[in-house]
Amino acid sequence: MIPAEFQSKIQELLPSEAEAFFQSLDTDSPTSIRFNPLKSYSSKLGGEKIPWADNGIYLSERPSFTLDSAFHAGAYYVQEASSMVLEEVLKQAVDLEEDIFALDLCAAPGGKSTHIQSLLSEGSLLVSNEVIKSRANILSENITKWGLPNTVITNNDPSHFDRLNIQFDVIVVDAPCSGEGLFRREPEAMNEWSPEAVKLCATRQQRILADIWPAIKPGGVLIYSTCTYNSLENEENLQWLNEQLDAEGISINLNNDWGFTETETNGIKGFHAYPHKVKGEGLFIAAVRKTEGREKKLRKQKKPMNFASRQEIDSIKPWLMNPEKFDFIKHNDLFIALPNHWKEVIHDINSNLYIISEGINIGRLKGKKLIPNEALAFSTELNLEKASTFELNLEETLNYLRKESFDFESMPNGWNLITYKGLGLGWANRIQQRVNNYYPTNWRIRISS
Ligand SMILES: C[S@@+](CC[C@H](N)C(=O)[O-])C[C@H]1O[C@@H](n2cnc3c(N)ncnc32)[C@H](O)[C@@H]1O
Repeated sequence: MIPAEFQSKIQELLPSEAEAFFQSLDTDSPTSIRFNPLKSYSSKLGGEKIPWADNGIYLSERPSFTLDSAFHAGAYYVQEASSMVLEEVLKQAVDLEEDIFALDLCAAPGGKSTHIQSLLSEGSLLVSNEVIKSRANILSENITKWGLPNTVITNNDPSHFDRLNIQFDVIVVDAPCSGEGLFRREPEAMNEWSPEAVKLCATRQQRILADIWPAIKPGGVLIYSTCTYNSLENEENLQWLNEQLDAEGISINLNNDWGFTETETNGIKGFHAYPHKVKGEGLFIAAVRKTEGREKKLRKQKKPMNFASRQEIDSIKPWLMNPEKFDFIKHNDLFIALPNHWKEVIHDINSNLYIISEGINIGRLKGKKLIPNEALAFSTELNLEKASTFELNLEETLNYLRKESFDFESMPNGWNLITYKGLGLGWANRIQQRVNNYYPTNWRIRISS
């Protein structure tokens, strides 16, 4: 049941379009996915291209993604289409040819983070943060499967980022909100909605913005988005950003044919996606620039990093395509490859924030032999000439992903990368007539075909 107060707000907001808006809530939500441009995969999934996202498509029906091994391999991400407009906003607000330091502050489950990763230059670094610990796990799984190396996943409150000795070029705040834009896809969201909840969300959003503001470089960019329509959580927060924090608008122009509705508040443009005009769910997005403040200077950390020894590096290096781009550190007995260009910055992050994972988890050494970590199976940096690969068909990969028995008759002894259509899914170790399945138990799929 659509809350009456919400209905009257929409009638105020969209007087001549309210009927069309409410009718659109009775239509099916479009299904859309975004391909991973760094994983070559010829998909049977085809469909109409999403005009504002290079790798995004609408699907004509919703298949069972859980029963598609390519989905588990990080070949694509299931994401609603309006959210992908972040791509166009980022392209216009930031020079993506440059190597930049970016933060996705409210990142779980990882839709925007995987998208940002695909848009940033190879030499950039993304910090993907989620404050709620239980949600940080799904974020970590999705980012690991996406497979790009230049990412650090953190689990911190927005206020903690001021501890860093370096500021970000761009911060994306996809804020927790009252979720009006989800009413079609998740009607249960209506039960949580009330005018009081909207006010609480707006207050929380201002606190998040105030807390994270010092972490942006002067001249840096903040992209703010919500999946709600009301002005309290959108335009009024832009006004607050301008009046309280001196944020300035950035000129973003979206193609009129795409159907986004432009608003302007204190010189800051914002864009609404309404479901009767944009083929996607409800969304609001805006970009502002920080003009004031002092730039922090990165200081050398006192505590040294725990680098791997030369011998250890010799055993690990052959597993990566471009080992010269990485430094190798050891965390307990896990070897991790960190993009060397960002070594000092990552060291600063390590010293000040709670890290879930960083760079590429390579694995553990047993003598000179590597026991590969699951993350290496998905990494776009994995050297496939070093790893022995074992290709399985769809049915057998699903058995592997369920951690059930699969046909390993022709698998050689030792560590094998299980692949589906050439995409890495995880490791299995064959020891004579038995095989150990190293797919992480907490990622295991639980439904049968
Ligand atoms: C809209 S969701 C993010 C969706 C994500 N960006 C994506 O594209 O997949 C908002 C996120 O903010 C997190 N969150 C909740 N309270 C927060 C707070 N006080 N500060 C920062 N993040 C918060 C939620 O746990 C949730 O994961």
